[in-house]
Amino acid sequence: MEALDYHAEERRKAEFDVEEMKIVWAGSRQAYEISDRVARLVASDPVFRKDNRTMLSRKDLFKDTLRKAAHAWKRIIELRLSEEEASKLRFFVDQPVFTDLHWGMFIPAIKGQGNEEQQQKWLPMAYKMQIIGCYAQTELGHGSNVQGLETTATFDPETDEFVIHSPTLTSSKWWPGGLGKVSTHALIYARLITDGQDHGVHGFIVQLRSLDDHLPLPGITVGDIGMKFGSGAYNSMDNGVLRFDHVRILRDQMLMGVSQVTREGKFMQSDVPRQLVYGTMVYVRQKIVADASCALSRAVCIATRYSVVRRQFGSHNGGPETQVIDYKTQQSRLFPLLASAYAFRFVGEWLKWLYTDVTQRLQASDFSTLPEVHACTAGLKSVTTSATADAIEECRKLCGGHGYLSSSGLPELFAVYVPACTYEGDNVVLLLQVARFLMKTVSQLGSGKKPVGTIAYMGRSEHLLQCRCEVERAEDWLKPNVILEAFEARAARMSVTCAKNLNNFANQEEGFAQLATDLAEAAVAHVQLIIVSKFIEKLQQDIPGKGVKRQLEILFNVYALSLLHKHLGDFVASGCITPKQGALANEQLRLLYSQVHFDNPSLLLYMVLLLERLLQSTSF
Ligand SMILES: CCCCCCCC/C=C\C/C=C/C(=O)SCCNC(=O)CCNC(=O)[C@H](O)C(C)(C)COP(=O)(O)OP(=O)(O)OC[C@H]1O[C@@H](n2cnc3c(N)ncnc32)[C@H](O)[C@@H]1OP(=O)(O)O
Ligand SMILES: Cc1cc2nc3c(=O)[nH]c(=O)nc-3n(C[C@H](O)[C@H](O)[C@H](O)COP(=O)(O)OP(=O)(O)OC[C@H]3O[C@@H](n4cnc5c(N)ncnc54)[C@H](O)[C@@H]3O)c2cc1C
Repeated sequence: MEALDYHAEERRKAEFDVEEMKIVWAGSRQAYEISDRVARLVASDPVFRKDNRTMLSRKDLFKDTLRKAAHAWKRIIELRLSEEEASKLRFFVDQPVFTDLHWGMFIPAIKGQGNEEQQQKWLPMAYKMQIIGCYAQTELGHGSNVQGLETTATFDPETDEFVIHSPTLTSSKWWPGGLGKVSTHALIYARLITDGQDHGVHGFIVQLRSLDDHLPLPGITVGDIGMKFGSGAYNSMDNGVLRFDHVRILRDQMLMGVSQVTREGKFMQSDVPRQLVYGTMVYVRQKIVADASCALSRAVCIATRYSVVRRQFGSHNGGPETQVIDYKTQQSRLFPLLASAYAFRFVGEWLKWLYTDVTQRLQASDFSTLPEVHACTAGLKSVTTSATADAIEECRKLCGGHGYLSSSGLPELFAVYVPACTYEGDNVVLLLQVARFLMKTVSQLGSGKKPVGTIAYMGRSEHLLQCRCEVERAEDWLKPNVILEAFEARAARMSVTCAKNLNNFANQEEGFAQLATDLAEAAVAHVQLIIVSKFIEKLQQDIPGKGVKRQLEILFNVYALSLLHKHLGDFVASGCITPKQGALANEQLRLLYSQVHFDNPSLLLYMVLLLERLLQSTSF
């Protein structure tokens, strides 16, 4: 049988409403229709071809990227695409490019941290791409430690200007995407100094290159930082280096939404939290979580299609060999990844809602949910990108030797995706931010302040610290309440244990340093609980379409029980479940895999196949 016949055969077996499942994945019928239309538009346009890009030299790849970016912009204008359609189009073009930073960080930073006047001045030019901006925060010496940045912005009251300067080699801006070759402007982060006093890190808009001849302006040294990991991949992006030699900018080029400097040089802090200077990172982390399910679904789609077509061993009397998807080991490696794609999809939808909610609250000067939103975006960014990066590599192995070929799509996907574990906050650094939030929550438990939202479960910690799981048979693990309580008990116990252990140190800082590994693990437990609970909430919604809900329930159980199996040590050590119950969870997991593949043939497989339009350049 030909590969296509195998796929058709698997599709034929589907027992659920495929059209409705597409809508569940997309989030709404409208989102699906937009996605489908824009995907076809990109796939049918020869300028957007991507099958040759791993073979291009850096220079040719970069030219190809510029050509695509210009063509994308032309199509967006010609077709009068909405913001949502335009962003989908860039997504399907699928090549890291300076516009990601222009639209994804430069503009959001001005919107989030600029005052009304500044927004009116800069945004129209940015929207028309008359200026192109990047986000220049990281320096050679400091990326994670934003407070450690060294670039200075010193106010000169005589001229009403800031003097931007790079005082040391390590203060050179290093990494910003779009900076190396393209950007005309940068949103830079620098230490604000007025009257000899350092007010910490703030954002400033600085013009870098002439709008006439694109040459760097006086005092600016700028360039590309060179080749990055993998062929093709992220090398389409001009990540750059930037140094300032006493560059003067007008006072109103400091973003003044959070703090202001007056004409007299007086520093004024608005009554908004200073952390709003970090707001763009929160916005992008939320976007990165939404993106994780896309990257993961691509990898899973490739590995699943391959596993259906590939046959090894098991021929009887000259008959066909066994499809590798029929091997239990293949299923136990692949299906949890498929389930994770759906889990990340749903938690991403919820995080988008949370982010919209906090934005509305901030506009009404309600800052109460900011710490939770920071913890959720940081934690989910960390957990989903780490899991996705690992999953792409696992999918490569699931495709045997063929997975190592560029034409499988997996090496390039891996090389493009893995820096997501580092940019927008190193994943470990972000987990430690979550841990900080959790320790604060535990320390306030006795104070009468009721934990709400994603930490509401901590309010039931008295129960969670002593509850015992009641599972007696494997099928008991199919009850969402049982799973939820096991995840809550594990998360609560790990956090409370860390909090207790912190008391053994002379001070909190020393304790945090010594217990960092345990704290990061407690943060992972908390974040996995969020993902599990949001999947359950999704299943409580009305989900139309024959068999769709049932399939999602199977995926939920696969997701939760595979995590339980992987982290069994944590679950058992925290005392809520016994090793025997852990073994029953594993037994149930095996049954789920079998159920997926035999009683209910290839249902999960079909769910992957319907995502295939995402794979425009891969060819199993
Ligand atoms: C269509 C859009 C799609 C766009 C996608 C584009 C993707 C393109 C690809 C790549 C682009 C990449 C860009 C970048 O990488 S930009 C650079 C990103 N850099 C980082 O992420 C740096 C990470 N470091 C930090 O965020 C911070 O330094 C820190 C949080 C680790 C520590 O900050 P510090 O000020 O030292 O804080 P403390 O730990 O002392 O905490 C103080 C206090 O503030 C709270 N807090 C920290 N961060 C935030 C925040 N973002 N929001 C709200 N609150 C925050 C923290 O919890 C503490 O609170 P407290 O305990 O109550 O005091
Ligand atoms: C592809 C790519 C694109 C990027 N784009 C941009 C951009 O557009 N604009 C921009 O400003 N920046 C950008 N960056 C920079 C990025 O944000 C930083 O690299 C990132 O924040 C990590 O900082 P770092 O490089 O200083 O890592 P480091 O902090 O040096 O990390 C090194 C190691 O130290 C560990 N570590 C650090 N601090 C701690 C701690 N407190 N506790 C425990 N462990 C710790 C980390 O876990 C890691 O293992 C980009 C980076 C990449 C790779």
